[in-house]
Amino acid sequence: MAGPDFLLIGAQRAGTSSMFLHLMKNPALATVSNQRKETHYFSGTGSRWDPNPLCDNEVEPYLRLTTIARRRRNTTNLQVGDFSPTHLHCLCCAASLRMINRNMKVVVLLRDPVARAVSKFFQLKQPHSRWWPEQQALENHTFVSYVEAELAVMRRCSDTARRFRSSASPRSRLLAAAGAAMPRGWGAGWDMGQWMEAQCYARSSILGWSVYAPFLENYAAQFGWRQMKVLYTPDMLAAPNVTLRAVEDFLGAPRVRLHPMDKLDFLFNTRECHFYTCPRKRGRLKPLAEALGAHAGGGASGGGGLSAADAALVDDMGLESGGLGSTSSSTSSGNGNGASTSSSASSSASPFGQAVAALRQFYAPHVQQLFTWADQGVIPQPPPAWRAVYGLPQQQQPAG
Ligand SMILES: Nc1ncnc2c1ncn2[C@@H]1O[C@H](COP(=O)(O)OS(=O)(=O)O)[C@@H](OP(=O)(O)O)[C@H]1O
Repeated sequence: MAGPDFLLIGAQRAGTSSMFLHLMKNPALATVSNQRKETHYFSGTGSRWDPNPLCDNEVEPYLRLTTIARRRRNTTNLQVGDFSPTHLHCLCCAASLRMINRNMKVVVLLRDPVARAVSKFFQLKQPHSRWWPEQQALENHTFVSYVEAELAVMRRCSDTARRFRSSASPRSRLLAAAGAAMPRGWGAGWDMGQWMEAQCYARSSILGWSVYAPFLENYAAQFGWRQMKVLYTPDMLAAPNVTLRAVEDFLGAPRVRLHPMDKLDFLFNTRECHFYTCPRKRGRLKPLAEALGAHAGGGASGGGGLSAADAALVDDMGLESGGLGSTSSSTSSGNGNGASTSSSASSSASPFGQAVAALRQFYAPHVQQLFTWADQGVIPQPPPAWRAVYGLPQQQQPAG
């Protein structure tokens, strides 16, 4: 009754369904939720209207899920995971999950923040998301108008939160200086202003959930960086087998022997079909901007359609020339399956281009935080292209 051994906590719309299905090929790994990917047990679905309680759900039934998973396979030699991508953004979940099992290992998959936001927006525009009340709030919005409205709300919210920061206190200065060595989180060193700022992002599943840094630090504060494995979506796209091995090794699970024909190159839960039952190969996907269509809200032409330059702004799958897909320097093995390695900080003056530029500016300090942690050695280097795309300084080359 110790609860799961590991978690894949998100980010939502970062490719977690594909990662889940890759991992489920390994007989030494199982899910807590009887073949299904997600429990949303302590987080709820993340919808603002979700009636599920946050973190005060009964604990025992959750523990029982792991026991049942082991019994079903009739073995104790099994690592059981919860694959709810809503856990990353749930502020009280890290502390709750640590109380359940302090040795839990935590896997995180991070995608280009703007591409993730577009993917989530598009998912919520689909007819099958009708039951999600968030869809109603989007009814009269294109991506452009939504960004304009929601970014203003989030900026106001985080500006207010910052007024509650106690960064001037000697204790806070000490903690800030400790940096990566002493990550802080909810109930674990955050002051009220940091809590409030994180709430601003936690309540916004489209734009806010692409602000990864505070959520990541919140988990590191509870579990420590060593118990966490951060991975990047472009790496999984370029070399899914390398990502799978990295997770198996991190979990200490034996490596699964894949069928030689199994290249792990089907993508699940894509823009074409938001289910697990209709996998797609990357080359068969419509570019994200094309899928968005009229929901984008104004390309260079001012109409619904986007120009090629607009489309490339949010393409992280190498489907558009000049798109932003690029693998990270730390784990990319270049398996030659053709993922784009171009990097582009392209821009466009269209309404869509301006919305993307505003988002990039908003996310930039949080993306910078990922590079800072990477430079401190606590997480792997994010994809180098993110530096150019988010206007961050290029990494200094060692002299000589
Ligand atoms: N292997 C691989 N590499 C890179 N990207 C991938 C991969 N598999 C899926 N995808 C894309 O990830 C999006 C779905 O993410 P999730 O499965 O995490 O979504 S969900 O949180 O479960 O709803 C969805 O993004 P969009 O198509 O842009 O919407 C998928 O196409």
